[in-house]
Amino acid sequence: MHKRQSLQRSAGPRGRAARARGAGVRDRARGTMVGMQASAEEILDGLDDAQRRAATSVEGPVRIIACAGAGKTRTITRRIAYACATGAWRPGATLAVTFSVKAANEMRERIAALGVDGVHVATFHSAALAQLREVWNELCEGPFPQLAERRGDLVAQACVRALNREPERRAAHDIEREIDWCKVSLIAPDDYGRVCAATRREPPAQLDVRRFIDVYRQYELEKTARLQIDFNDILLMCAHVLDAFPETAAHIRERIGWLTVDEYQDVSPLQHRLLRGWLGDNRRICVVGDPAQTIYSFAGATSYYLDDFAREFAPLAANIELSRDYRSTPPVVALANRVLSRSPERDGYLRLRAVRGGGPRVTSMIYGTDAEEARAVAAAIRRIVERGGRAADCAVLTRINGQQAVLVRALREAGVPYQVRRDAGWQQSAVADMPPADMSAIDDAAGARAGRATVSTIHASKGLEFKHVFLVGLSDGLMPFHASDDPTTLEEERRVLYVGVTRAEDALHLSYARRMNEESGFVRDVSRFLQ
Ligand SMILES: Nc1ncnc2c1ncn2[C@@H]1O[C@H](COP(=O)(O)OP(=O)(O)OP(=O)(O)O)[C@@H](O)[C@H]1O
Repeated sequence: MHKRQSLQRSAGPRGRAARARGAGVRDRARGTMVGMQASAEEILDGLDDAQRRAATSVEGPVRIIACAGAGKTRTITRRIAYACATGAWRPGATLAVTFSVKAANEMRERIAALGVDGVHVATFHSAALAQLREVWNELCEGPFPQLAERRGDLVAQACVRALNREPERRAAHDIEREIDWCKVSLIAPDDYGRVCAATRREPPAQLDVRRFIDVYRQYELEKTARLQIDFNDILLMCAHVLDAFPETAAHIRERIGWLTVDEYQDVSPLQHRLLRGWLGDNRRICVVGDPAQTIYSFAGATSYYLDDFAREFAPLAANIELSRDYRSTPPVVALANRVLSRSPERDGYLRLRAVRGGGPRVTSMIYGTDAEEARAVAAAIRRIVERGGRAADCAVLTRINGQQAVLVRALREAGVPYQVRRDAGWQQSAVADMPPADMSAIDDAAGARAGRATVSTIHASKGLEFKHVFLVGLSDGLMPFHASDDPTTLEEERRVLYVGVTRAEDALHLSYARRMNEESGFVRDVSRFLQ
């Protein structure tokens, strides 16, 4: 009992789940069944044929590839509830893994709304952390290490030791990111040189390979000396326990009889290794993902495992595609398909089919300066509100955090209440008891209640939907960012645009400004993805 509680606790208090409700957040299981076990048939109510097939394929291994707006969350929550309600699965041995605490809370709430209790829903990190804490005393003498909260200090100290100097702020940040990339990619310091040589990877902060390796090593030593672990160590340590301690591994695996992994297109080699450790010989796994929404490759995520799943886990019990887009109007769907249709990798992406009809055409505007663009967007949202719409149904999406200041100013001047969602980083929102890297990433539900428009990076808007979406800054250099010619980077940028476009339910407004401000001599051109 105690063990189960610790897993549940780690995934965040229920109050957060309750707060996560609200417009702008994905739909939740609707109906009147809260707290009451729904019948198996009721659970499948409102699913289309393909979704139903996915929900009733309760034996593993199952892969579900779903396009944006295809009801992934709806389908996997119903699948879990259906399997538990029919007695095929034991809720207490069911683990569902998501990428953020917010998504975990939402999924838990939706499963509970279908009347099924006791399913563990967690992020990779919170599940692994709870497992480690539980088995720690059996395996180790000392106290459980602390999660490093001031990673900048660790990096600075590592630089002092390895380079005899403190790094500049930007350099420290880049070094930290590279260390994270190495760890999620399972690249130890000794292997880094070979990887750079083979892939032409450049170390960060203008360090040569040797120097970066020294910093990486010193970072690990400094962390250990402080009895601390970082975010990635949680997964590394858990994977190690599963590999090296068979009895402990068997105990952990007892409660992972059925495993579901959401957003599988963004799994890292490290997460994949942990997943294999969780499974052992068990094949009762279901993964869900969309290769077109891989937007964290730069940080070590890869859609390789989603693509390779049919081979890795052959033979599959079911391999299902969900390509009906329930979210967006046909003009939005047409644009999303157009963005992907020009990709050299288009064959690997699903083509969306709009279920809804009608909808206004997608608008495109070019403004003189960023401030003009921001004022026009703020005025448009104000008009929506004056005509009876809700500010909470509006989102302004940017490529980078740095674009948001001018938008926020314009919204304030126009009297439009707003909230800002910044990039907290790919995995920074994955552990409930760890502070997000960026404390300005605010609770979206509070904003939704107050009827505030959302200003968000596209990355931070993943999984959300809004009636009116304003995609700003769509000039080459911002989208794609830096206008890199590297095909892999370009492809990721294309997917970022696709994720932005597909957040829109009803109306989508595209825009960019020709110049940053009146003084700027540089004239921008429209994004190559929209030409
Ligand atoms: N069978 C269905 N009938 C009606 N509406 C549906 C159906 N399936 C999904 N939807 C609606 O479509 C929208 C998208 O669903 P959901 O958020 O689960 O999609 P998703 O696949 O997780 O999206 P994304 O990957 O783009 O974030 C939601 O508003 C949901 O209620």
